[in-house]
Amino acid sequence: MAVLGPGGVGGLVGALLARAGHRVVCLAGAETAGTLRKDGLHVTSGRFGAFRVPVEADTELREPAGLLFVTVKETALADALERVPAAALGGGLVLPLLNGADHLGPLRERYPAEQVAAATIRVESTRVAPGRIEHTSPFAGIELAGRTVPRERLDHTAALLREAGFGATVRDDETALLWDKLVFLAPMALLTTRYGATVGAVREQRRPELLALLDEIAAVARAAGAAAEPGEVLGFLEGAPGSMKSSMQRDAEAGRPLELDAIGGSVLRAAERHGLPAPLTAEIVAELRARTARS
Ligand SMILES: NC(=O)C1=CN([C@@H]2O[C@H](COP(=O)(O)OP(=O)(O)OC[C@H]3O[C@@H](n4cnc5c(N)ncnc54)[C@H](OP(=O)(O)O)[C@@H]3O)[C@@H](O)[C@H]2O)C=CC1
Ligand SMILES: CC(C)(CO)C(=O)C(=O)O
Repeated sequence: MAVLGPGGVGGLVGALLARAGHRVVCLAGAETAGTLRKDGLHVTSGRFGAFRVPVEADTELREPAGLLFVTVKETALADALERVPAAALGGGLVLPLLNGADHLGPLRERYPAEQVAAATIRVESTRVAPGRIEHTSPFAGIELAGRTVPRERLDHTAALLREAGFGATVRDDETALLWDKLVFLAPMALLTTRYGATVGAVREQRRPELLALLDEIAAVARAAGAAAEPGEVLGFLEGAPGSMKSSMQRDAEAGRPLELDAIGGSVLRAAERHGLPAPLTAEIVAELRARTARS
């Protein structure tokens, strides 16, 4: 199997699958690929322990892979996909673990639609240096669905992920799956980034704004097809470790591009499609956009 983008998410997925005995090829830029070939992937995790595992690495997919995890940031997706020509993929299943709701279209234009599933991952995992991954959440759960993909293929993939240590379930509705993640991720990412604060600090110090944003985004998610019951979403946010940071917040701290279009933009486009107001989302997205343009 192949992992396009062996960072926080991809590095953890690749390392656990390699540890479970699978042949894993990580696809990355020349420098990172060189480091991985030499040193393998190093993981520290409260749930999975600290371990190092050898992996293969290359700058391009050169032979068919049964399974391709797409784990780059959305801001790097178009460039990164150049490393996986459709002809090289063969009959492999593409499993994008990106946040956001709008990346399946471009993937299904590039690869056969019956080979592109929808998936989300709930995890906090950070690439602290090339090939060095810190997994800091007590949870590591993957959900899969796929309007266009045969169910048995998804069931087989989920079983393989469970064997490697992830929680993994297959769902029927891919739109609900993507929005069930976005409905808690978007408020968490936007507010932790706006205030440079952990999830716990946002929960305690920005509670009215958190609740207002959650209501706004939950209404959009319901219109898009998710259950998005605000009490349930709040329950997940309340249960997240207080020290947790969002990946968008970590990108802001490091001066990297933000996935604003994938996360906030997905909400705003859906709000417009369904004729719903989303003024607070729009305000925060505009503020963060202006902030990144200045820096
Ligand atoms: N981190 C998290 O806890 C979570 C993240 N997500 C989502 O998962 C996705 C991935 O995020 P995350 O793992 O944090 O991202 P990272 O920035 O940690 O990792 C991205 C990886 O992609 C590589 N990369 C960048 N550009 C290219 C390219 N052109 N070709 C090949 N590889 C490239 C990077 O290489 P290099 O190592 O050389 O920089 C890096 O290894 C995002 O959509 C994010 O929102 C979802 C849930 C949780
Ligand atoms: C909030 C979190 C860590 C949950 O999976 C996430 O998806 C992200 O920060 O991108």
